Amino acid sequence: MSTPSVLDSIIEGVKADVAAREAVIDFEAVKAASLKAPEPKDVMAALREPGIGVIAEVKRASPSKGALATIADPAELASAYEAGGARIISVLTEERRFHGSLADLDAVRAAVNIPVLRKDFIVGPYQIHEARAHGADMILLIVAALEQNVLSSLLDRTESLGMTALVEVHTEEEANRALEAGASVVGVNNRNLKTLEVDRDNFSRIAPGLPTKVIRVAESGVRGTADLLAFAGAGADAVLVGEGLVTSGDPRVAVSELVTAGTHPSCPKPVR
Ligand SMILES: O=P(O)(O)OC[C@@H](O)[C@@H](O)c1c[nH]c2ccccc12
Repeated sequence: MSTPSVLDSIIEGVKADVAAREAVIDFEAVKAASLKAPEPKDVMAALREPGIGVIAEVKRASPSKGALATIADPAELASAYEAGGARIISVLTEERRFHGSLADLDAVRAAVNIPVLRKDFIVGPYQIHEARAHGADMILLIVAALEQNVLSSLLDRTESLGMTALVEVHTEEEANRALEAGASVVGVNNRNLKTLEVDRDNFSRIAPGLPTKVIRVAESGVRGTADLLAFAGAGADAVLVGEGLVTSGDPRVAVSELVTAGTHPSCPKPVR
């Protein structure tokens, strides 16, 4: 057997954590809670606004760098992102490597009016109902972590709850699988989750092959406006930014610089 990748080892921990939560709140209970939650916000409308959207991430730590920033109050950080003009707030809820939690998701949900993305390693329906029960409007589905039939059924479940899935790919083959499953929003991750290496050219290799009706999100490695403009030039509708914002010192200003660049008349427009 080959050595497990970083992704494999994260997934193993996530499965154990899900099983522990499910022993406390069972599937039927989390499902009932998801059906009682306030209606999800319109993610597609947010992503179709003019200009390059900024999805700003509440990210405490990463497997590649360890702790990134001390986030004393995730609600305050998310409010700063919203004030800076973010379209969507992404909240990492994976605990072991990213130091996130559902409590962070709750705090952010209560603090902002824009859509919230639950960013985690979703392996089954339990986490989708859980995300909705905690007020998420969008969830991440990582193609590399899911068999095709599971990917399709998780995407269908997400949409049946009125949420939108950000379907993450790293290769052309994964992009084809995302489309086959019916993804309407595809995130091209510049970071390879198996090795954690970032290659900023990955987006421009894969995004142009996607049908024009698909919303394209460039994920990872956005350091500032120059990177945003480069992804816009390669067809991005939105960028997803974590580290660059949490380490910036002034997250409101950091987001607003990206938003200003992405809405400037000289910024390349998405291809639709
Ligand atoms: O911190 P960065 O380089 O701006 O990256 C943000 C985001 O793309 C990254 O956190 C991410 C992309 N896909 C993921 C999947 C799981 C966990 C995290 C991620």
